[in-house]
Amino acid sequence: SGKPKLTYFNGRGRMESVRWLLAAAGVEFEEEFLETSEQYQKLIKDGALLFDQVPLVEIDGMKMVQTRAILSYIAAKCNLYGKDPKERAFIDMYVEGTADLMGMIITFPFTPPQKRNLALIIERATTRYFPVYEKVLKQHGQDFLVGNQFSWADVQLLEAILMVEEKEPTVLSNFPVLQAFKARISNIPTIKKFLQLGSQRKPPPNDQYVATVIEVLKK
Ligand SMILES: N[C@@H](CCC(=O)N[C@@H](CS(=O)(=O)O)C(=O)NCC(=O)O)C(=O)O
Repeated sequence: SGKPKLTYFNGRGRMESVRWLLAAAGVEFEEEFLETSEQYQKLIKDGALLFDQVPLVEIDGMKMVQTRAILSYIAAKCNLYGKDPKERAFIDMYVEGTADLMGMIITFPFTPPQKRNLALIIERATTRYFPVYEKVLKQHGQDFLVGNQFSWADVQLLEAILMVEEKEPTVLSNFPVLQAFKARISNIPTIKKFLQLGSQRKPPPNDQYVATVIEVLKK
């Protein structure tokens, strides 16, 4: 079909940022959901998983693994990676920041309940990460984080904002510039469509999702 094919669990995990970026770029994609360990073992046997891991994205004749590599390839291909190495460097810095913040949330449901520290996630979001993006947008005085064009960094910042708001709805109360950024980027037609019900955006993880991941990956 020519469309990229995403193979992962039927949930967010590491693949959700790939769904966001493809959707923002207006690229339609197909999905195969891993529900059984047999599916996963077959992928390994067929040599589809370089490191025996998913996400797997089949795109342009490649079987890509490693989330960052996948995202970088899509960003470059869809002109969402700035206009030169310096802009790309800033996009990488901002993307790694939002990835670190989202990583805390992605691992949360897999952390034993007594070890979960939601307060730390909110503290990091409001004292380490969001102040940076608020300042960058304010100083840059543009609609977007890098250059004056929409990029991967903007997509992932919106994804991160929405994920943190799911945990703490008031998290942007001291970040007026980020509030305006959220409204503006959410209204970009391709993103607006992805945010509507019925899109391929996945819901927050639940117990069933965690159980499925553990079941599929069991050796
Ligand atoms: N660095 C890799 C890590 C991928 C990874 O750890 N994937 C897990 C699944 S999940 O954590 O994304 O849910 C996996 O396949 N684990 C199986 C294994 O590592 O044997 C990436 O970013 O893609």
